[in-house]
Amino acid sequence: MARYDALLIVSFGGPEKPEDVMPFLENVVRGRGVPRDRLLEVATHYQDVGGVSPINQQCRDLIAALRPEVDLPIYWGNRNWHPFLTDTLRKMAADGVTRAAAFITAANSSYSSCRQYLDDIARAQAEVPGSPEIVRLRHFFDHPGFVAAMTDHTREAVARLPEEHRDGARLVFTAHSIPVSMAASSGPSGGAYEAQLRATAALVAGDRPWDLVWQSRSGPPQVPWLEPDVCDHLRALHASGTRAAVLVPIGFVSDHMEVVYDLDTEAAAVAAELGMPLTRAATAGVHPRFVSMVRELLEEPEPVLSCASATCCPAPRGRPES
Ligand SMILES: CC1=C(CCC(=O)O)c2cc3nc(cc4[nH]c(cc5[nH]c(cc1n2)c(C)c5CCC(=O)O)c(CCC(=O)O)c4C)C(CCC(=O)O)=C3C
Ligand SMILES: [Fe+2]
Repeated sequence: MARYDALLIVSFGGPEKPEDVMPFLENVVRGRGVPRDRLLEVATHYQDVGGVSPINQQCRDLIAALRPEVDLPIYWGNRNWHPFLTDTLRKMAADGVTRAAAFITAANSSYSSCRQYLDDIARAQAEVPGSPEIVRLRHFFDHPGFVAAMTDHTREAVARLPEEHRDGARLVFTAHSIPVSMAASSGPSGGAYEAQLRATAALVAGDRPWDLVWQSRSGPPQVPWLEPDVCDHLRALHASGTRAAVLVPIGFVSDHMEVVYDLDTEAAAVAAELGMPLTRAATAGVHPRFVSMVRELLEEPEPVLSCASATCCPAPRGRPES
């Protein structure tokens, strides 16, 4: 097992009261020229749920579940909202932590889901004197713990369908859409984002028929992003005779805004309009096998990272480094 003084949970971050929402969104898109009316539109989704994203509480729940499993001090730093990575690294330095393992709450290789985390960790280390060395634990998209958690949650979601629809229901795996160029340049030899998601889906689906589709696309409409969108896909399934579906959000590890809004509100409304029974599998969250997976990653010898190389998952062309 590698030597670590601490475990650092690194996550996206989210607002926790209405007045946090716009400053949070400005942090997320900093410097990328996202039109203000786009931010105001996304802000309404947060305001509709009282300005509180579930994501921070889900990090607290994961940390609480990890405490009995991990015999290291556990710290938590976010990229886009409190507790920010810089504040957490300051506390770690003050506590004398010299080497910490980082568990990033994103499973896959891409600029948005990997490189931006590593860049933000490096930026925080540069800003905080005496920062600890941070070793990122490996990607867990095919780890038996993640697969077991999502397999259980998928089975539970199938069981929530009306009995006559369970056998014929299609498994529809979803992940965050990203620009086609970002997907093409993901991982050490390109295409890793989609390939990893397909690997997870195949492991979870077993011998049931399944599709991988995309959600939550944003950005300028003229920029091609991964398709089809989950809502379009539900319409296509219905038109081709599929009578029921189960959504399995393998691109996230907690039921945050992009899950509860894009799937439980938008996709659910399309299914209702089609008269198509639809259930959604829970994300890994604090499933015991997902929690013990973090401990197992810590116990592995030094992580063999494909993404340690500075060239992996580069920012898409023409986009300022965040
Ligand atoms: C791959 C990926 C993940 C999964 C990996 C991971 O978990 O990191 C993810 C997660 C998340 N994305 C989140 C929120 C947002 N993502 C945005 C924008 C974007 N996401 C992108 C990609 C991803 N995003 C991209 C390519 C953009 C376009 C702008 C840009 O090029 O950077 C915007 C800006 C508004 C908009 O344009 O939609 C918001 C508010 C939240 C928090 C949810 C909550 O608050 O509960 C989470 C967990
Ligand atoms: Fe996002």
